[in-house]
Amino acid sequence: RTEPQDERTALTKEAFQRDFFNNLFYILGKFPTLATKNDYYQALAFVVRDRMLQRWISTAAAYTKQGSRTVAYFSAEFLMGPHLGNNLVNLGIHDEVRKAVTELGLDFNELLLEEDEPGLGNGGLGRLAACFIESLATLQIPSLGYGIRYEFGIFHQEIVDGWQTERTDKWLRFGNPWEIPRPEWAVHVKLGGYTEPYRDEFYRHRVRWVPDRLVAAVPYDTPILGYHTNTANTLRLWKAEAPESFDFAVFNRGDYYGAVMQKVSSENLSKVLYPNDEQLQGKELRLSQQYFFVSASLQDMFRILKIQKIPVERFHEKFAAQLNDTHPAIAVAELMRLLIDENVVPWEQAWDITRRTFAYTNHTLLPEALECWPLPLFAKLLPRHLEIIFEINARFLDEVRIRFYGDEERIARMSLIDERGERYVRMAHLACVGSHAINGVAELHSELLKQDVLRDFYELWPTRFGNKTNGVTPRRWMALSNPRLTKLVSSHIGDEWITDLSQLRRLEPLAEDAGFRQQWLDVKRACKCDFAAVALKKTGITIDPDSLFDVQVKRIHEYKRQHLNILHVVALYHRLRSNPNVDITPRTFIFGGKAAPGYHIAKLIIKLITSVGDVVNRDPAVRDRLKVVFLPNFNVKNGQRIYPAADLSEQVSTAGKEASGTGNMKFSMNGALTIGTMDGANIEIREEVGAENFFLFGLTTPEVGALKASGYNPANYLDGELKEVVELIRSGFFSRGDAELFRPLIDGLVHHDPYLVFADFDSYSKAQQQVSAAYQDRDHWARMSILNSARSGKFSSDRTIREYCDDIWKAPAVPIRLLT
Ligand SMILES: CCc1ccc([C@H](C)CC(=O)N[C@@H]2O[C@H](CO)[C@@H](O)[C@H](O)[C@H]2O)cc1
Repeated sequence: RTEPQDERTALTKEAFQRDFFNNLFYILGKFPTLATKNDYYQALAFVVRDRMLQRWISTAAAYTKQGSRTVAYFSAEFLMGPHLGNNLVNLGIHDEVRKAVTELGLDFNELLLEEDEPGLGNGGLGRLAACFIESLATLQIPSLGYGIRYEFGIFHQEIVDGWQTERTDKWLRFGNPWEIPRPEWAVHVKLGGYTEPYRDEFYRHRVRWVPDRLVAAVPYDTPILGYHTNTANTLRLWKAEAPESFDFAVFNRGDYYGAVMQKVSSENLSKVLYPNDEQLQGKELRLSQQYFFVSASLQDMFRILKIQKIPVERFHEKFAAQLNDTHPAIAVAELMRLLIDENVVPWEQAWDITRRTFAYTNHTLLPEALECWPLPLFAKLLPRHLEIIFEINARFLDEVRIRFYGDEERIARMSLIDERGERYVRMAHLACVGSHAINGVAELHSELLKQDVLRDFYELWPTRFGNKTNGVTPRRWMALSNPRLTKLVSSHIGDEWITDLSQLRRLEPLAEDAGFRQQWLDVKRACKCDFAAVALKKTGITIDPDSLFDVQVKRIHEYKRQHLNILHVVALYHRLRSNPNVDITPRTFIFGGKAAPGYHIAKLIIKLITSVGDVVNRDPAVRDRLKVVFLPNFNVKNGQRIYPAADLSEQVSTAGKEASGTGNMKFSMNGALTIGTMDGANIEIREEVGAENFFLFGLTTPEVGALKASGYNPANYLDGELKEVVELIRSGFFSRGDAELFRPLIDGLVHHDPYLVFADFDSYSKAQQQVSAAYQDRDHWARMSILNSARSGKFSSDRTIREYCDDIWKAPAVPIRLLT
């Protein structure tokens, strides 16, 4: 722990208990008899928050004083998860506070579970942003996370009769102790309207944007604590409000609704997170949301420049801005507008500043996820930006024309404007043209970007392209989620591994130690027991902690192939039914993940999983050797419970489709073995842990390409066990005889199967047999499990962030001395 604190923030048990009751009394106005569990949680949260504020203020003061170069991470999603536990670990007071609270007769774990997690993201991209800003703080890199403070985050998933149903996420209903509103730094954001050229008092050509509405953007700041450092960076999320929340004049005219209409329509901008993962929904509100937080954030950065008396011409020296996919790509045009229209910087200089400021990370190759906005919508919402984009495009295409003389097709392919149909703005192209660095999130993905989706840009600017393989924070995903494993590891190699994950390598020799292997297995079994209790509570299904926990948790998507997994489960079940005495390794198949509300096939896959579970879990012939569990509402909190409890991590996407994956890293770190394809970061995990400690199957990316090119017919694979499995499902066996229910899914596979489920089924099934055989030898399994964890050092987000800093952001660490 760092420097001593003052009385109010002392780190003693007594101080925690004193402040706990003071907060209950002075902040929540409650005394124990009347206090609810949530009151106790809030009271504890404020105890912890107070101990963070000194760091937060000291950090802000140091950055302001030193004018430190700052990383601005632009993301439409931050999937932060619950704050309390993480802040206790990073402050280094987790166990003391647990003691303090337990002594008061309260259940510490229950208080932690009381927190409504901020689910301001869909999946991988949003969670990566959360891991990144935690690593930036731990590495003491000055940074700001910029995003949207959605009033309603990702929906809560309830499974009703086996179907996903969505419930509104009212995460703010009890307030949020971890944020501080900063109305004093609110800015206005323009939308709609028209532009007009004019000459200013110096007779210079200028353009005026006359919007048809203004929205107020109010920042809410959340401290992001580093691990065992004095650094607390800021996550600044914008809330939309009406400039005038109540128009009295309109009210006086007796038009009450008119008086509040502006309020309602403005607040819509930060009302709700779009729950689509990798599916574009070209809604006007979505583009408005993107522009809203981007404009507010860039205006905020100009405000910071002003405070630090840094001229706007040096914007790029102060800030390194990362575009988390194309969702904030409008920032390229917005920075140009602010430089040219608001600060009268000449175009060329403004463009140079813009390109030196931005870098772009691509997270998906799926064509349906690449954002293209219809021109009419763009013209209506952002008329000035469209003008600027046209100018950027004209100058860019000039460069391309010269470089690739006479190649008009290339011009059409590379243009920021897709001239087909109603014409579209290609946001990925805007991001590439406006950035000095472009990266994918795993080696294969970055290669495929260069070979395929962004090939033309790579040929034009090869040096701009790079790779930054994803990582995850070991603080939340090991130290907080798996305290038993953390204790065991630290008792053998010390605890530096928590900030230097490569030190886990020192566990390798212990894999040969039978005693350590047994301790390792005991830890895993204890985590499995914990999870079994959670599964029973949430699904009513009893699972056996000695069975193999085979886990697939991630968003439901056909390319992630949850349906391949459940087809294999049906094959195992069929094998058992055909020969009840067959020797089978008892397995518990655990699924979890949300489907985008409009993604019907994904919802049908969930229904198939729950339907198969209903039959298998009740079939006496199975004798509990197979269990299928669908864990509802997979989120960060549930992730923290499932990753430590897994024996097998399912990473079975079609090769070339999963950009990286990050769940795969969390599983491996916690000693789960991976069954997976040569896709995304699976390839690098297998490289690190050793092919002998990884269950590989399936076609590689080139083989997928070749099979598709040769005219893939899934029906050719419909024989043997797969045929029986498909027939069983088709017959309505898992749907109370209703042969229609799963027809769309089965017909889609038999006639199209775009993700090659049938082509990979046999190889997958064989790999699963290897898994069952390997699990029989628990001692050898323990060795492989230890080696998976020992060799997962590369997949720390600290390593990833160091690479971004060295190669792209060039932002040095700034150690913080606490202000007393
Ligand atoms: C327009 C709708 C939309 C929404 C979100 C997205 C994200 C890019 C989807 C996403 O989360 N991608 C995941 O990003 C992770 C972090 O890099 C990767 O590990 C996953 O492989 C990738 O699917 C695309 C399109």
